[in-house]
Amino acid sequence: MYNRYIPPPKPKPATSPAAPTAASSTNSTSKPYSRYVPNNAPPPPPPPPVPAQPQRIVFNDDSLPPIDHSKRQQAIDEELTGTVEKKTKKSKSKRDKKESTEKGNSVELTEPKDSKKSSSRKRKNPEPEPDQSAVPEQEKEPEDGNDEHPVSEPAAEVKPSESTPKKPKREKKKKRKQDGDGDTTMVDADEDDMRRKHKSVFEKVQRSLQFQPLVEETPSDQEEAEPQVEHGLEPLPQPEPVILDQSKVTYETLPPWLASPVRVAPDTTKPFTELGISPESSKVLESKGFKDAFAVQTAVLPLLLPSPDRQGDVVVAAPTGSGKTLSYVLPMVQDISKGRVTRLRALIVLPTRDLVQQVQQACEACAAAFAVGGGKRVKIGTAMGNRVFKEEQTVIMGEEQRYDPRGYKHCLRRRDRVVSPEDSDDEDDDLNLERSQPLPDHIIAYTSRVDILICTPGRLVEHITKTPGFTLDYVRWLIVDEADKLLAQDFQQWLDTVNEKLAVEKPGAREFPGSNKSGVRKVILSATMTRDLSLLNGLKLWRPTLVVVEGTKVGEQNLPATLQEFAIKVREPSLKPLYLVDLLRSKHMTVLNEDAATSAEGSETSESESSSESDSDSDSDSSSSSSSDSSDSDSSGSDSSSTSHVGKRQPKPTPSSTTKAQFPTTVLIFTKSNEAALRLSRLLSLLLPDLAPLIGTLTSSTKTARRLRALRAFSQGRLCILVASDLVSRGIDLLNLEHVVNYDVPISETSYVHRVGRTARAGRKGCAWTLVEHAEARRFWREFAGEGKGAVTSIGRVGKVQRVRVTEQEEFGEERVREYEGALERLRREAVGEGRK
Ligand SMILES: Nc1ncnc2c1ncn2[C@@H]1O[C@H](COP(=O)(O)OP(=O)(O)OP(=O)(O)O)[C@@H](O)[C@H]1O
Repeated sequence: MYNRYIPPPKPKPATSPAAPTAASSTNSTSKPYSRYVPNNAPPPPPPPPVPAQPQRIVFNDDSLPPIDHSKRQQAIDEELTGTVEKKTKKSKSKRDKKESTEKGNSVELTEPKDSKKSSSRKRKNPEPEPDQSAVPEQEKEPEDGNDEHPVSEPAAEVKPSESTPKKPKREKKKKRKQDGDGDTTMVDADEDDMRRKHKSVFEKVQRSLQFQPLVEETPSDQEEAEPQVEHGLEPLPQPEPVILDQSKVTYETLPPWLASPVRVAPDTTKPFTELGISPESSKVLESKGFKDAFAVQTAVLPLLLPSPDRQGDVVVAAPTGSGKTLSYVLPMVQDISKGRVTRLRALIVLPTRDLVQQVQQACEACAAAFAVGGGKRVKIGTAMGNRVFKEEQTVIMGEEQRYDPRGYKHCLRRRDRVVSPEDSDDEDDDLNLERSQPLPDHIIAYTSRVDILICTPGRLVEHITKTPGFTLDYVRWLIVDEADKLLAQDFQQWLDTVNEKLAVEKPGAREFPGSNKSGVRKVILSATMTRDLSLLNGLKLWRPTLVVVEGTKVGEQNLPATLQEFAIKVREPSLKPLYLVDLLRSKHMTVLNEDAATSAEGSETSESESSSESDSDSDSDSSSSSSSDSSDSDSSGSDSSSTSHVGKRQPKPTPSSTTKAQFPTTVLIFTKSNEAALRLSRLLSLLLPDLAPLIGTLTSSTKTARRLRALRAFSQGRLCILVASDLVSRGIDLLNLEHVVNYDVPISETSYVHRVGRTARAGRKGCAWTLVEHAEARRFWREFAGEGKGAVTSIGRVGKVQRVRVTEQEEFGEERVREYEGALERLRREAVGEGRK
């Protein structure tokens, strides 16, 4: 509707250097809307003078230009004498505005930016504008602004108002007053009136602003007058900074029980009789190979054997194979053997089924030892998911008909409320009547069939939640073996569940005649015990005592003193199996413990002691899964005893003379995975055909029966070489195992400690060999061996890791490489099903 007005070209002002810049910034071609400024119009009016403000903050900015006082004075003079000029400019501004409105919205009404520029131009070029005197007097209309307002409004925002003759005068006077020109003659009666009228306002303004009249000051004056100019820059008060505790765990920062452990020298031994075990029981123990107590047992037994007071809990950190199992089994079984009624008195929680079976044998041995002399034969059960759940329930819990007419009626009433069998809640003890029906006027009473339950954590939780009558009300002992593993992984929140049940106090339920006062004793053990307090706190220990074998520092995982470690450099990783072959063929594979062959008892006796529960699946499983229930379909009989030698000083495997001639010692080879173990085992059989009948495999994917057969054959000396995944790296006790080979470097220090700890057990000699590729060398030497620049290891050892060479030459001959490639090819064909007959 409206055509844009394009002003004629503006003449370039000769006097102002700033003008071209301003003009360019308001160029109509670059800016669609701009204020119309007629050709002959005077430049925009200067902004009204800014009233004096109390200067509270002085920015110490040297880059600011100094104040031009002479110009300022000139401006003040103009104010005093040239009111006309000012009014003319304001009128002009008003006219502009009006004209803009008439032209429509195409003209910008306010341009504060331009106004500022104009004002700055005005300051720089203070000559009077040529046409200001031509503005008629009646147009010198004062603004109806807030005169008392200390800040002047931009010219474009000033509203036009009716002309009033008195206001300009008042405003003038006021401004003069504010400018502080010191001319008192200008203050007349009107001003007094006005001041009186607005006295309170003035006072308020003065009070709040600490009004100081602006006076001409030299910069030095100003500095003197306002010395505390930095008031406004003071920082706001802040809360105290939170200092995070970044200190490392040391003896000083640990709680006293962790910082001051009970220490025992590794070579300490004592007869069991001196530790409070009866002579009869000691005799039985001796007959089973436990003549004297080992170091850790000498320290732990006194802490756990009965005393009139309720003793605190015990945490044990001792190397692999040091006899930790017996240190808790002995006092626990002795304590429970004093009871008469079978109730669930102890829980032993372990991470794998293999360990459950192994500890079961230690318990059986001790149960036999304490059954002599009139003690109760302690009953031991296992729960590890190796059977169907219902079967496991019947092994653990028994039921009996008890005459109880009232209870019977109550039970019937509750059962009637159940509409359909589907509504029956397995977890409700009273309603779970599927197993047996009560006789009339009788109820089914559930009783524990075991005093000690050895279990994996997942299966334990299942029994707590699903087995009718299963209760921890009478439990006096909680044992957590391989604790670091069990605490690090939250198997079905087992610890919370168990803690909750153990917290239930049934009056008298945990009392025992002549024994510790009521309460639950907790014993926590590992060769790689965590010092992580957040994990340990979850155990809710009561007055704990830490027992360590001397030499152990905080955070250290000590290796047995009788262990020797070696590293073999693998120059050619693609030929790594050949290095292993050379090691097995080398002179290093010798018998380390000559005395073993003369040991008295054979493994047959031990087998006869194993319970019927042990003939089962031994898949490692800390959690419980229903799938495991059916996984033992091919289980072929009891042989768990063959995997373990707890309770026996087992003889060295007695291989036939041909076997001994072929391979004199025993080796356990660790690989990184089940797959790798199976492949390597087969490859070794191909590369060492004469040793093939002596090689076995142990992986979690191996069928249970095969695995058990392999362990039995190993313990009997029919197998000498076992290739395994990390499955058996924890706790498993293969007595007479002399060499451990890390074919693959373990993933952690803890893993290394547990792997190599399968040998050098119970004070026997053992060797650990690690094949180290170039790419792994740095990590191995720094983290595991603790050598080299920046070495950091938590592994404590007596000696050092030694470098050895097993290959005769730098490189394998062509013939051997060809042989190896042939074996690989055969392996490949077997893998795709072409091969093996
Ligand atoms: N007092 C003893 N006399 C003779 N042999 C013992 C004695 N105590 C334990 N042993 C034997 O020492 C071996 C290692 O014991 P145990 O399995 O308890 O070690 P551990 O400390 O639990 O090892 P790991 O940390 O690897 O589980 C077992 O064969 C066990 O029978």
